[in-house]
Amino acid sequence: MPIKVSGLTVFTDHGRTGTILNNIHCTVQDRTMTLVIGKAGSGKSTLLRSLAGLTENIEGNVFYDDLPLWKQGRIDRQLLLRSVLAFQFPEHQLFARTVQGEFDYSLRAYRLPKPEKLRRTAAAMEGQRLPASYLSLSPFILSGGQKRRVALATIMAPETPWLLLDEPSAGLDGSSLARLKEELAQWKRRRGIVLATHDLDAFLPIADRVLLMEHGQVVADLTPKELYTNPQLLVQTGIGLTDAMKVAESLREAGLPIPSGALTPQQVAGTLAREICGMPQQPQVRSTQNTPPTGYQPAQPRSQAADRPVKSFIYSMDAKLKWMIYMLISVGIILQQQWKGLWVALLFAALCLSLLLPEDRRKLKRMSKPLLWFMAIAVLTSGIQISFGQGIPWTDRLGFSVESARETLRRLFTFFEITLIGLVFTLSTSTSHMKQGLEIALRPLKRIKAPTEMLALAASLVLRFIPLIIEETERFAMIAKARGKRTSRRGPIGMREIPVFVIPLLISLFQAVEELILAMEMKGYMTGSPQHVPAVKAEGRWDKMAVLISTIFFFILIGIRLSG
Ligand SMILES: Nc1ncnc2c1ncn2[C@@H]1O[C@H](COP(=O)(O)OP(=O)(O)OP(=O)(O)O)[C@@H](O)[C@H]1O
Repeated sequence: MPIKVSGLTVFTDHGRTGTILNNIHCTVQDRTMTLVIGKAGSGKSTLLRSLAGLTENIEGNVFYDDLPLWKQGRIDRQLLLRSVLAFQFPEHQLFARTVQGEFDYSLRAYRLPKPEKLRRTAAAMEGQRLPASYLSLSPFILSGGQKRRVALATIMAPETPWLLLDEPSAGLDGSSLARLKEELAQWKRRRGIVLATHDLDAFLPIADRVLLMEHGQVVADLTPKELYTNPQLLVQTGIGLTDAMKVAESLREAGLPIPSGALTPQQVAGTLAREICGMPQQPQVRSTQNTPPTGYQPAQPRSQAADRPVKSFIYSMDAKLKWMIYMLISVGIILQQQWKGLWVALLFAALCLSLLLPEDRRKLKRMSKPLLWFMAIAVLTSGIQISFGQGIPWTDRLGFSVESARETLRRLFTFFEITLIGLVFTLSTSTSHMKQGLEIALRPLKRIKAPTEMLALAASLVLRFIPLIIEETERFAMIAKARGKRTSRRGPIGMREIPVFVIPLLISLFQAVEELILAMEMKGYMTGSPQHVPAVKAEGRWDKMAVLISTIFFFILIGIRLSG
């Protein structure tokens, strides 16, 4: 039975300000391989994630065998078990202590009897030519290729009716790709496959249908043969021709009658051999260049928030200027003793926030949440008063001082505003620019022989790693949710997912740190080699405007402090 996608729209956020997928209607048949193709950013992965029930903020529905995946905002868990999604680089999904643990985790949601679990594990291991002895090994000691095979085996072990694969050929060598294709060809005799890919040369020849995506919409739903006879579709949607098509086009241009249905380099070669051997006169060149495309409706560009919007000047502003403005405003904020000044500073923070790209604003919102929770708890506990004197009735022992709570709130709010503005600057500045900026700002400390370069590096790394930690945490939570078939409704991170992915998350972060340190060593950081640090300059019109506005805010803050 097919999967039907009906009017599916995926919004970028809860406020529904932009869309990632736009009113998608399509059907994929079981026992077939359907390719999802489109240039980078066209929405392929989001479509796969929606089929696997992993997207939030959606409109429309996905039907498995005519049954809706979402019912009144909740996911039908039984339907979730009908598909399994392999993210790009599936080896990054591994997180158990042993390979056996990986299988246990992937199969747990299916509640199978133990003998059946063992059978499926053994079959999947065999399918990937993996010896049974690997089951007791840690997946982290395996080579990259072995990890990939273990990951694919754990994905296939549940033997779900649907296999959803995101870029499965990325990073595979020739023989591994050939094996994967063989396996998929076998798989589709019994089950359905939806596969998002850029590797058309590999998968078009074995696919049954193709969904062509552009700007979050399915703009054509056709067979591979139809696509081969209308290669301009690939050009129009920015994907580009496959290697076989390029060869065929060149041969046609050279005057050879290559028919448009030759799908693979081998078929082009076969046709060529035949035509050359028996080619008596002038070939009939059939150009495909101007053929009207079948069923292709160019997509309207997505609504603004989903497209990469134009970056504001804050992203290109001199980092040293940013640090100076930051210090100026921070001093102004720290000096405040009344709410009046803090409101003015909040206005400045809001101005800075408005300059961020929507995706960075979302990141900042996520980063601020724990801080706000901490503030709320700290304010509440600071207001609690307990009396221990004798003879006081127990009902009067506990009180709440609004005054102390308000004072704590004011102090923490000062800290919150400084952090908020700092995060705006962090999110809009690259690590190397941030480090350079800090070095200039800390220059006066050099006179007292303070290690300003190391200080600058440490500060910028800490700030840079906050977004990285958040992104990695969300990525692992999504993987844990997909593999464990969790249906927690709010946000990508559920409490039950946390213990599962903590270790791989830490490993991944350590790897990121190691790579960063290596890259920095190669660039001469930390080896003591002198770095050229340019002077602070407010170059553009907007840079000067920013300095002016910040200075005005600073003097307003000072004025408020003095008048208070
Ligand atoms: N949570 C989100 N908020 C805002 N925009 C998003 C979000 N998730 C994805 N996008 C944007 O939606 C678009 C589609 O993303 P998606 O990952 O589905 O594309 P894709 O076709 O799979 O790309 P690629 O081929 O590069 O993997 C991209 O422009 C991406 O930046």
